[in-house]
Amino acid sequence: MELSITQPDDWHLHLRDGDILEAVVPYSAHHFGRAIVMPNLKPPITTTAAALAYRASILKALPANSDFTPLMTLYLTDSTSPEEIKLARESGVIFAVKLYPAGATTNSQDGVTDLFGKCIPVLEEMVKQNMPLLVHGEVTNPEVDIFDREKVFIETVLSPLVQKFPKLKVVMEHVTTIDAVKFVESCAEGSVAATVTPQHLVLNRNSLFQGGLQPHNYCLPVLKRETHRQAIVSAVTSGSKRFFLGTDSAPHERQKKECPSGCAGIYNAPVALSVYANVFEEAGALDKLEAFTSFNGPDFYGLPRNTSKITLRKTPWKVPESFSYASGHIIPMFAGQMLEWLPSSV
Ligand SMILES: NC(=O)N[C@@H](CC(=O)O)C(=O)O
Ligand SMILES: [Zn+2]
Ligand SMILES: [Zn+2]
Repeated sequence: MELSITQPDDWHLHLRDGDILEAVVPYSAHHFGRAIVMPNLKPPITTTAAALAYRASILKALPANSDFTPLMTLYLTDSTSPEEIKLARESGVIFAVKLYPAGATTNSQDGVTDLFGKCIPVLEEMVKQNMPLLVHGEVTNPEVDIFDREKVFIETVLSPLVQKFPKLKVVMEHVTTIDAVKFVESCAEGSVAATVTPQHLVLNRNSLFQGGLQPHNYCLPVLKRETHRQAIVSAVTSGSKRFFLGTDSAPHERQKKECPSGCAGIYNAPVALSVYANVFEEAGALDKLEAFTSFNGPDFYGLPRNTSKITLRKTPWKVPESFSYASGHIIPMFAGQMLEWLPSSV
């Protein structure tokens, strides 16, 4: 069986920098037309000038003849100025601003400590500039159980935010709970949307511990119980325009995953399309796959849909055990396992 779909985009991607960037960018560029590139580098991409430089290094790392387009983002801090939002908009290459609650995830130390106390003028400017806010939606209060952090974030931050700024475009990134699905569905279409990762569609929290501790299945927000996974599958396969593809592909060098205090993040770029296709096939919803991978994202961002096509062929293929690069190895999601759908550009 073969499926021809409009070329997908990845609306949530970590490309890193230096030699990891060089190692991973070809895999994203092979499958995706564009990607929203996350700004959580060390140091973070907090200015338009830094985003322009980062964009140039991504373009430099692309394979010859690739027409992959990185869509850049700014990392919001307590001291981001409204002026910076204007500059970002004027640049023509920055498409969103990313909110990391300080301490919530990888390289979020410089993130926001008090959104309503420090960021109101910036949020007002974002409304004026029609600049979307992308959200890592977890509270950081250590007293809140890690499995409840997304739900509590919705109650204490996201819901008040959407009420205060009904015209702000918000993307709740990498949703993991039924609470997030219900929240996004309760908001106006076109104002609040969500990205969904491969891992949160096919894995539940058991896979963190199956046969011993599994660091390569550790990401944030952490995997949840099966009932949450099922709710997310139902949401994306329903055909709702509010949900779209965002891999959250987040490579870390092997030693940084297989160690005490290992990093959060799953490297899934090479397998993402295969996994998504399988989810839609199992739900009997292959006819809805293309809207999720290729239409809902650009429609929400107000960008044109891609015009080229890719083919997904139903044929077994084996995921590499690891990807080697100058400074180490990256272990992908489903390393060494067989997958069913093989994507190829045409
Ligand atoms: N998802 C993750 O577990 N990690 C991401 C950060 C993020 O998206 O929260 C990373 O940059 O490694
Ligand atoms: Zn995140
Ligand atoms: Zn991410």
